[in-house]
Amino acid sequence: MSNLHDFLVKHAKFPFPQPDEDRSIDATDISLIEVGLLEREWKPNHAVRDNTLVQKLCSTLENILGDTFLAADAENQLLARFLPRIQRSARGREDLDWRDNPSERTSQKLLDKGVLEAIADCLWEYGAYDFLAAAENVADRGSSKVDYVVQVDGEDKALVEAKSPSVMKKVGESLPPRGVELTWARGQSLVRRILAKAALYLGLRRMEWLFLTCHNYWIVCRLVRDDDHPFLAYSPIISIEDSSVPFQALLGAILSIVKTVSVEPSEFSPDMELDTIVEEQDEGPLPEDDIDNGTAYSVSSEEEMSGLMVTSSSQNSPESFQVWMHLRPFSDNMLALPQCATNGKRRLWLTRFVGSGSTGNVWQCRFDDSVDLFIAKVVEVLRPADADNRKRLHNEFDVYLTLEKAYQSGQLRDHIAPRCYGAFEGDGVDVLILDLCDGVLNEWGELSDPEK
Ligand SMILES: Nc1ncnc2c1ncn2[C@@H]1O[C@H](COP(=O)(O)OP(=O)(O)OP(=O)(O)O)[C@@H](O)[C@H]1O
Repeated sequence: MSNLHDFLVKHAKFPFPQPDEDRSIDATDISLIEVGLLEREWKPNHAVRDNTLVQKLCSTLENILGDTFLAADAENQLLARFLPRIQRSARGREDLDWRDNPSERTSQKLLDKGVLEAIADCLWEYGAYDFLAAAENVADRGSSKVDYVVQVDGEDKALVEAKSPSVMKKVGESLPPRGVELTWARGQSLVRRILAKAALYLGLRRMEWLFLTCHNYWIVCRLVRDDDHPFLAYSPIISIEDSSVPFQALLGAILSIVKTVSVEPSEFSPDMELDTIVEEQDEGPLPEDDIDNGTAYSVSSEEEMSGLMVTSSSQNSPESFQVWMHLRPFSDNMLALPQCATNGKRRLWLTRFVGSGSTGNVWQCRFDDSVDLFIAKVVEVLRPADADNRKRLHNEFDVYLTLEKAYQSGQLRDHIAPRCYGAFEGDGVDVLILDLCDGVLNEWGELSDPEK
């Protein structure tokens, strides 16, 4: 018999596969549509370094585990999850997966078979808790996927986001020593983008803890909810090499939520001194050019006449808090918006997330001062692969244009597709506006083959 906490401090260690830190660095941008969904108390304005964040989690774990004892057979089972036994099969063959870690994909594999399996066993030994690391989780109404939502007895407790060793190294090196103001814009430097995304993942799911990791290195993020000054706290980067601290921190965060034990607070004061990060050179127009998050903006009157603004923010949130994106019509857009669009300020409210297709995200929407519902198909270009989605949306629009010509010339009399009311583009975003085919598309699967 041994004390579970002492056992973990001594044994919860994993191999340190050789990380390839020189690969190209690539991180998906933040979705401004999703930023619009954040509620005030979950939308931090600052990210602040907390040098003792990891120790706070380790102390919480120690308090929670207390004098829990581990029976000898459980101890033997758990030992197989950690160094040195995890590196070899029962018959002594070396597991080559632990040799090197070149990429994000490998990081995920190592997390799956290493830390996450061990957390599952520890939670079972400690309190017969069921643990699941649900992969590729999409938040309610959102579209970005966090790599893992860790669940205990079916409830979400913390997030884990896998990164490549090269991204972790770069972010670890450039973590601001004190803190920064968080900016909700696209095209930011890697460290700003990663911190904003961590806050976005947590805020959308209304959760406190997110662990960024490539298995070798870890950064802990904590979203501190507050009506006036919500903020994100981040730890310095820590290594798993010959250290059980990352494992203790993750288990501490999970158990703090399971057992509702508060972790010593992270501090932030609105007048504290912050760091400035020099942004990397960005090509093209500044992303802010098309975004309005309450600050003054100017659009030419011609743009105002033909353009559109779009948001996923709630109409109940204060105007200054709403996140609007300015859109202009595609150059070949000859389709007219519905009559109701011209009643108000040419603003489109995305009111309900319908689903994701192979092209983009589909939202139910309505125009200012109107109750009529429409569909907006939205493509945001957040990573290189999204350029293909944008192309698909353009092709889809070409089909609607061809159909419109056929209707107008009398070649086609019946509408054979939802009516399209135009295509618009902004900085990194394209939007198609369509009729809402309520019921019909949703019941597509129930139609017989001839009906389809
Ligand atoms: N005009 C519409 N009215 C109502 N729901 C729609 C409309 N267009 C799309 N949807 C819904 O939005 C979701 C995604 O649709 P979308 O057409 O983008 O993708 P898809 O059906 O997977 O096809 P594709 O491969 O063409 O992208 C589906 O659930 C679909 O029923």
